[in-house]
Amino acid sequence: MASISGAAAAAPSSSGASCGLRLRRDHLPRSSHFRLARPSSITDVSRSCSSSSSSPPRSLSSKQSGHADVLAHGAVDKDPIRLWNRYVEWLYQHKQLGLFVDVSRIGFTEEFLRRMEAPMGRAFAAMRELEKGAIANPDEGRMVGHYWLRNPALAPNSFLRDKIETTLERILAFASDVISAKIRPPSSPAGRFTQILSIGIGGSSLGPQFVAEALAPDNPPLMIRFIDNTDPAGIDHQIAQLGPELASTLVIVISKSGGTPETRNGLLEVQKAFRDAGLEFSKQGVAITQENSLLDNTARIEGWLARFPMFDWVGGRTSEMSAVGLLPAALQGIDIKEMLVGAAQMDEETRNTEIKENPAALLALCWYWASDGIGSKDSLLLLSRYLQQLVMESLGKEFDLDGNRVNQGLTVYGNKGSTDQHAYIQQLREGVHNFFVTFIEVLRDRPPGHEWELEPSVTCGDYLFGMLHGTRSALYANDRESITVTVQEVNPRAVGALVALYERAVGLYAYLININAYHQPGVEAGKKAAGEVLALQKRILLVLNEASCKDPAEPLTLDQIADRCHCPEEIEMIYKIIQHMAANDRALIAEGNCGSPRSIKVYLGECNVDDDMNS
Ligand SMILES: O=P(O)(O)OC[C@H]1O[C@H](O)[C@H](O)[C@@H](O)[C@@H]1O
Repeated sequence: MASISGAAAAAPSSSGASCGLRLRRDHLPRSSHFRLARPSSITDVSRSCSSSSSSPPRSLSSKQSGHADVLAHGAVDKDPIRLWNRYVEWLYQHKQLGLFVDVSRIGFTEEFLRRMEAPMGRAFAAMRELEKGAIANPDEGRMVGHYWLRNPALAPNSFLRDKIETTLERILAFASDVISAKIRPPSSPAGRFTQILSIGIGGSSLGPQFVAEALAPDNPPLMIRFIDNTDPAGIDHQIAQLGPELASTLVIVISKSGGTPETRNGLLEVQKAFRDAGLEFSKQGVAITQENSLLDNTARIEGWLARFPMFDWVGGRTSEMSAVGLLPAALQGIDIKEMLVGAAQMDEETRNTEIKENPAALLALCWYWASDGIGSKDSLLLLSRYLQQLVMESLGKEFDLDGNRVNQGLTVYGNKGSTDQHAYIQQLREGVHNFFVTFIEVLRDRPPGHEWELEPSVTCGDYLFGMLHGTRSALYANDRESITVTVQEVNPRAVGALVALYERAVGLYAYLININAYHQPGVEAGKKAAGEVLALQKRILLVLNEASCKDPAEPLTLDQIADRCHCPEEIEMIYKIIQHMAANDRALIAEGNCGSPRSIKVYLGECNVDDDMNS
């Protein structure tokens, strides 16, 4: 069992895992916590599933099943028989996918469902328009087309349909040629590509990381590693671990915009490593980016091995079924067609306007109920971080579609297996009640024939199951609500379905709370602020260099630096920049120390007369 704190569901790895999601009940955006486990045996679950699948057709208003009467919002009915009736009444099953959703431990009422029928109807209608090609991302004037990636016939015109289909064909062909060594690096001792180094951040990395952890075989044709940040130590570590295998490494640079600083930095650092190793980067580089982006043009001009397109109507956080997710997965020997099939089957199901037959609608309604529609509540190890971006970057918005300030959001965190049991279940069960949980449950413990009993008739998978359901019961006994999403096993089709389930749930929930789920203005603000820090640093270096070139060199106080940079109001940021530069021997503290900011005097130690310093 894994629990994911801080993000949605853990990536149920092939070895099984567990994770659970929690949403918080305070005024801040809620945290959500994922837990995931496997039951003791398939027999137990299949028995209960077969009985529920024969249940009579359900209706939203059915009372005859005597489902649990929910007490005041927050307290829940604990009568076991009424809970069992509620479980059976509301259990969702997708037979072909072997996927279940249990919402019985969320205390929504008949009155709530009646109240939500109209808003849900409007959400379904808006989602239909979205899939037909409406400008569903009004802030950026864009269509939202990730569903077309797994069913190109849905795309609004033949040009897009053809683009999607030919890109998939190119991905499959390229991956096959790399794995068969028809495409190979120029100077690899192995005579073929054995490694993938993926450089990207956010949606250009989280999906590939989640899928690699969940689905990659133990010995994949190419082993993947990631540079998903601009931290020097992390970049150095990946390059050092590759060592001589750099010559056998396919570098995939992923950036929809083609200009994200962290990704650009990773590329420049890796290209330096290639130069230092006497290797030609272009023979081993692949770009996945929007056509004619800076990255695309760089790859084209430098003659990289291959370029694959990203589309402006696919957001980073919904790009797992585009080349972003499919190319790295295919190169690891993962059946990407099965991923697409799973997603397409889930998409078909989540178009159903009958709430009880639509798992995404069930999730969206539960989120709305649990968070009062205002985000008022908060594995598969890496599924948590993948869903953290999908949920929080989609729903964490300051304004709604009518321009009202709403500060919406669902804070997501999670982990894998029973990790959270030993981390923060204590607070979740007895502390501040500001969340609900989603458990992602994997039924199959190990491949057939690989079971091993720790003790007579008990496996570690049984412990995993016990941890999840024990936690689910213990939390519920203390009025903590939960959802359980169950898959038979972690395979490409199930992973594709999970991705599609949450993409749709986020989309439907966004309509219920009237926000645009497909833009990310807040991230742009952060990127702009980062640019301003770097610009200030350049001004500081100019000022210090000028003072260092005097004879004798003139160490400067922070006030003098701020004054000469003409920004006295930035004195604190100037101090932080000096502190970082001094820690990296790029500025010298002539007097005083950083613990007493007013005491320090700074200089560069040498005069750099290079004109660049004055650029
Ligand atoms: O793919 P890129 O254009 O490099 O963007 C990478 C990431 O950048 C920002 O953080 C966006 O908010 C994310 O949605 C995106 O996935």
